[in-house]
Amino acid sequence: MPLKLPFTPSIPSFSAKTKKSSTEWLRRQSQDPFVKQRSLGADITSTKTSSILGPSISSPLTFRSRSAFKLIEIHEKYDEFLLKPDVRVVVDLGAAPGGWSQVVSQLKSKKYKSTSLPPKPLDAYDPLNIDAELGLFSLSASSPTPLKVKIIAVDRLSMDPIPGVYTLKADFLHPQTEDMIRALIDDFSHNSQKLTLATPDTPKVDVILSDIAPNITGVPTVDSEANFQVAQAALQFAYKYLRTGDEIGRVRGGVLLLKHFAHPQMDQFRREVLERYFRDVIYTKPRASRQESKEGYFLCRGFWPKEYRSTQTAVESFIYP
Ligand SMILES: C[S@@+](CC[C@H](N)C(=O)[O-])C[C@H]1O[C@@H](n2cnc3c(N)ncnc32)[C@H](O)[C@@H]1O
Repeated sequence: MPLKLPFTPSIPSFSAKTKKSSTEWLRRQSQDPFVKQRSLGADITSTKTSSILGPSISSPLTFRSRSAFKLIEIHEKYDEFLLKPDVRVVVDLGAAPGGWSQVVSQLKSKKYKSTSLPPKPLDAYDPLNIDAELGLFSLSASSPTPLKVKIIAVDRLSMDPIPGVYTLKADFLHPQTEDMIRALIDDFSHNSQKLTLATPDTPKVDVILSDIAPNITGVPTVDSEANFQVAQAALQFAYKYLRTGDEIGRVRGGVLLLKHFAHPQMDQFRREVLERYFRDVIYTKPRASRQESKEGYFLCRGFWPKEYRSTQTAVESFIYP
């Protein structure tokens, strides 16, 4: 059943460009502890985020983006949700340059012994041959690094390879992108694990991360609508592909981490849509997110659509720590 949103999505315009002071940007970057930290050289599992985020910021890490620290902070603050053993398929939307995918890849590769499938060659994952036909999409898999998780990273921009991550260069809002992502999920989702499934036809995802930020036009109403439209599209995607707990014989439903910006209907969106489909919805703004930015994140845990909930009373008793 398609998800009905109580909003009419508007079409964003991407024509105008923002005028930003590059001098101011450079000054801010040079003083930013997270920017300094991301290129100092080690890996995520050598330290706890608390030390990264503490005043001394002494632990070295290597990430492509400052954004990586936002995900690390949210992950650690909320029960290390990425490390749950039933997290096996992760879709990272708006993934470039790849910081979030790096975080997931590093977390999973260190904590789990390799028994899983390495990425397959590229041609095995292009059943629609869209890349060749349209020139709008491209797909790549990095050198095989055995992970017990499949990570699919989607962005309009190209990304350098990340070990164990499939990168799909495509506009998430393009109608054909969903099929491309679906083809990738299909191969490794819980369906192939022969678990009991309520909806065996749709391949399922355990965690959807959306850090998508549409291009800024500088016109506040246009930007706000574009952001809101992307948040709704990510939720629509989650509604279709995120698994419930019951679908894989577990208590916890899937997780959606959704970036959003201020919008007049955001509260309503949270109340009437997100809180309807998830066991709990938390607003969070990590310290690595600049104070002046209007961005925030909804961590939506325990995917459990309302119509499904009424028949699954056992799950009612489950409370996240
Ligand atoms: C804040 S960046 C993501 C940073 C990323 N999480 C990281 O850690 O490296 C936002 C990304 O959203 C992407 N984006 C914006 N609109 C998009 C769309 N319609 N489809 C795919 N990607 C989009 C941008 O290209 C940009 O790379």
